[in-house]
Order: sequence, then C-alpha cells, then structure tokens
Amino acid sequence: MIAYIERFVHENDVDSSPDPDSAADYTSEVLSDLRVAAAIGGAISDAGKDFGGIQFSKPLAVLRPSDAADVAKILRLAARSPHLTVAARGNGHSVNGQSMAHRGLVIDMKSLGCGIHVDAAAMHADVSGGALWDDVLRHCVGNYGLAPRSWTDYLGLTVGGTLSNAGISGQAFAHGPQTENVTELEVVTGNGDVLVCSTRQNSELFFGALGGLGQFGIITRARVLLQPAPDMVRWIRVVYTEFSDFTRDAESLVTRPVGDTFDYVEGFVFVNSDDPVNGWPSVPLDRYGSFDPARISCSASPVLYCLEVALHYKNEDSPSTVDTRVERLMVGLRVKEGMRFETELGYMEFLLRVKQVEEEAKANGIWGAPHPWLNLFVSKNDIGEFDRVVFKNILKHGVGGPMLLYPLLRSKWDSRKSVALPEGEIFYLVALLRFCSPYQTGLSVHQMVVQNQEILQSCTKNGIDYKLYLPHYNSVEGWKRHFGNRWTRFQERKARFDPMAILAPGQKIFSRNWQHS
Ligand SMILES: Cc1cc2nc3c(=O)[nH]c(=O)nc-3n(C[C@H](O)[C@H](O)[C@H](O)COP(=O)(O)OP(=O)(O)OC[C@H]3O[C@@H](n4cnc5c(N)ncnc54)[C@H](O)[C@@H]3O)c2cc1C
Repeated sequence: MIAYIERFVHENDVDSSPDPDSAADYTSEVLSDLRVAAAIGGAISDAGKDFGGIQFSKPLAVLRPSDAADVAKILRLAARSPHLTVAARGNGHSVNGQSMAHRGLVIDMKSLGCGIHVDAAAMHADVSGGALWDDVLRHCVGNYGLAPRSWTDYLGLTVGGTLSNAGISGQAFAHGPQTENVTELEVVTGNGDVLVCSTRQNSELFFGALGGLGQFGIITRARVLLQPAPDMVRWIRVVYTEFSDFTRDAESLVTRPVGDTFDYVEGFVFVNSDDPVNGWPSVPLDRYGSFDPARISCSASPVLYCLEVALHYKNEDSPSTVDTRVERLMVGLRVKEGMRFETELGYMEFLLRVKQVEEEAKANGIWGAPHPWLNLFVSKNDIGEFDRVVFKNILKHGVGGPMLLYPLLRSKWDSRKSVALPEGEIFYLVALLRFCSPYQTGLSVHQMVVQNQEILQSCTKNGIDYKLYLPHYNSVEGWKRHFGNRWTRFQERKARFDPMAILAPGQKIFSRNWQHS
C-alpha cells in the first residue's frame, strides 16, 4: 500500500510554464486511483530542491510507496497521462536537480524502508533501493561483522541513488565502483513492470540501470556483495610538491595486485597557503598534528598534492605487524621528511568520517548553502595538462572545500553498464566540492558556476579527454557528446524500458514525447 501522499497546492503559483494536460487535474485522478487519502497542503518544498541548492522545481505531489508493487502502480498510472513524469528521490543529494520532477510526481524512496537482509553464508545483502549506505554499514558490520566492498566517501546517500551514478571512493581502484559490486537488482521499469535482473536474467536492464541515471527503471532492491569487515584502519597522508611525483606514486599503488597495496587510495589538491579550508591546515589527520610550511620550498607551485591511503587490520594484529605491513607498502613512494601524517581509528569511524564534517558544516550554516560542485573523470594522458591549466591557474586559490584527485582503473568498470568514461586504462576522478560560507568573502554562487563553465571550456580548448561524473546537460546535443558511441545503446534501452520517458525528468535527457520529436 502507498503509505502516504503529500500534495503540492499551487498557491500564488506564478510559474508560467505550460501545463498542457492539466497535470494537476490528472494527478487528482492518479491519486484517487491509488485509493489513498491525499494530504493536501503539506510542505513538500524539500522535493523541489536538492543538496546543490541551485535548481528548484515544483512537483505536483510527493508519494511515499511502501513496496515495489506500489511503485509499479504509480508508474502505470502516470503512463496513462501524456505528460506526467515521475522522479525517484533517494536522499536528494544531487547538485543539479537530477532527482526533481517539475510538475510531476516525486517518489520518496526512503519510504520503502531500509529492508536489509544479510545472507552471511553467501556473503551478500539484499538491500532496499531507498536504504542509506550508513544504515547498510551499521547493520552489516554491527550484526554480522561483514561490510560492502566499495563505498562512497559520504554515506548519507541511498543505495538506488549511488547505483544510478557509479558510487566511488578509495576502494574503487581495487573493487570497482559500487555498480560493480551488486549481483542482482529488482527494478520497476517505466512500463510499470517489476523485474529481477542480473548478468544472466534481464541482463540488458541490469547493465542499463547501473549508472543509468534513473532512466530505465527505479531500483527497489539491490544485492550487494560483502566481505569480512576489519576492526581498525591505519589512515595516512603524504604531501607532494611535484605533481609528477604524486601521480607516479598514486598510479603505482592502484596498479599493484590487490593484497599487495593499501585497501584505500585517494588524493587531493590543496592550496600552498595557511588558508584554513583550502590550505596547509586541511592536511593533518588529527587536531594535534600540524603542517610545517618551512619544509615546502619557496619555489613550490601555488597548489600542493596529498596522497591519502588506508590499511585495514584486525584487533588481534599486533602494532608491530601493522607497522611492518605499512612500511612494506610505503617502500618506493617519494615521501619527504615531515610530510607524512597518520592516525588510527575504527573501521566504522573511518567510513563515517564525513559525517563529522556534515555536523560541523550544519552548525556553521554551510551544509544548507548552495554547492555548485563539479565532478569529472579525466584521462591519465591529459591529467598533467589539467593540473597546469586548472589547478595551478584557475583554481590556485582553491574552491572553498576539498579538491579530490585520484586514479581509477577502467578495467574495473564493465563497459556494458551505462557510465561514460574517458579513454585509457587509468583515469582520474576530479571532484571540486565547493562550499559557500555565508560569512566568507570569495566567489559568489554565480561566479562559481561560471568558473565551472570556464574549467570545462578550458578542457575542450586544450583537447583534454574528460567525461562529467554525476553529469548534467541542458541539451540533447550535450548528452550525445557525453555518451559518444554509447548514445545509440542508451536510446535503445530507453525505448525498451521507459518508452514514454516518464522516469527521472530532472536529468533532462529525454522529454515525454521524445520518440515523436
Ligand atoms: C556530501 C556528498 C558526498 C558525496 N560523496 C560521493 C562520493 O564519495 N562518491 C560518489 O560516487 N558520489 C558522491 N556523491 C554524489 C552522490 O553519489 C550522488 O549525488 C547520488 O545520486 C546521491 O544519492 P541520493 O540518494 O541523494 O540520490 P538522489 O539525488 O535522490 O537521486 C539521484 C538520481 O538517481 C535517481 N534515483 C534515486 N534513487 C533511485 C532509485 N532507487 N532507482 C533509480 N533511480 C534513482 C534520481 O531520480 C536522480 O536522477 C556525494 C554527494 C554529496 C552531496
């Protein structure tokens, strides 16, 4: 049964966009067909905004289904209208309106509940598409001593939301993104069919939905692979002044055989200054650590680089065993004296590390402020040029937040899935995680958006091979360029699984009458 519906009342609605099929009237019909009482006038403004805080929309209603059958019912009813669209909203942590449905229906995926069922013998968990990853972590580790293999840095995201993109963090070099660590999905297609899919069953839907930007169906369940959870983590940062040293060491670590390298490899770029957010103070791992700028040569560039690695271990491992393993893995890395920082913490604490940042940012009022983030995958061949043009020039003063930079391996990404990647085996994630402090002087939100465009234009001008991660374009031409020779396959999957283009309108890829235009 649908658990609850909130419906938007267009009071003082000055929106002049066309409403060709009297969508509001039609929604009333849909709601009455669902045979549930609509809570009219409830606040649904949350569904009209997202973490990015740049795009806003006015949905007609927010629906809170309790299972896949309810979701199917909503989609079948929406299909009876020529214009109604439906967006699955995970935790709304998109930054460009991707989980919105302007004048459409928004499904609150969290209403499906966590629904986490672990099969310890088979080493997997069946998890609701609306479950948050931090709930998955707590349940699996707390009750079974098991954990998913691949994560995101921040876990306040839903399983369906990250699987619709990729889901990457410092484990992805070894295990692939989260999309490579699920073996089965239950998906409600745009046709309103509830299908179980895997590499062997309904495989086209399985490959399409993973990284599919919500275009082919709504993921209501995912089977997530598990591994034994460690107890503790040794977390290390190493600072480099030379970009080539940083990339050489990072690439060396991610290309070593699994078991012969760290369990987690990431990195970031920071500003060579005392700026508390972008500069030296952002490096030490604990409050007692300090960064000694005297160790940085006067001729160093305006930005510096930090490799970040972590090693898992068990409580029963002696400190000397852990030290020996760490030092063996550090051999060959170009670590300068005084430029290594480290700490030890519990595995759960490590995976939940961004939660603390969230709490502090909420207290400072910057969590709720706009986030004009830009995420890119840049080919290894062009990352040196990217560093020269973007980090050392356009971003030499930072972005008011982390600038992540770390290598990933294309061979860990199944090309049958929907994610678009640049050429070559090694490519880099570049994540410009901009935060706007209400109290800080610096670029305005608009200027940050313009700077993002400037970065992309510079990439194009300099022939840099890149793809947007968490992509957004406002034109079909942009999407065609993004998918390149995979665009035809993407369209064919759309025609098969969501031919009326009901799903995920906030991605702005297809419109409801796309097959006739
Ligand atoms: C603070 C923060 C940290 C982040 N860290 C990382 C990171 O480390 N690694 C990383 O890879 N990403 C990261 N992201 C990006 C994040 O993975 C994506 O934005 C993701 O889509 C957010 O999940 P969500 O549940 O909020 O999805 P939403 O924003 O609600 O939805 C995203 C898209 O997926 C669709 N969708 C949602 N649920 C489903 C479903 N069940 N089935 C089908 N489609 C669905 C929506 O319609 C929408 O199009 C981060 C984002 C934030 C805000």
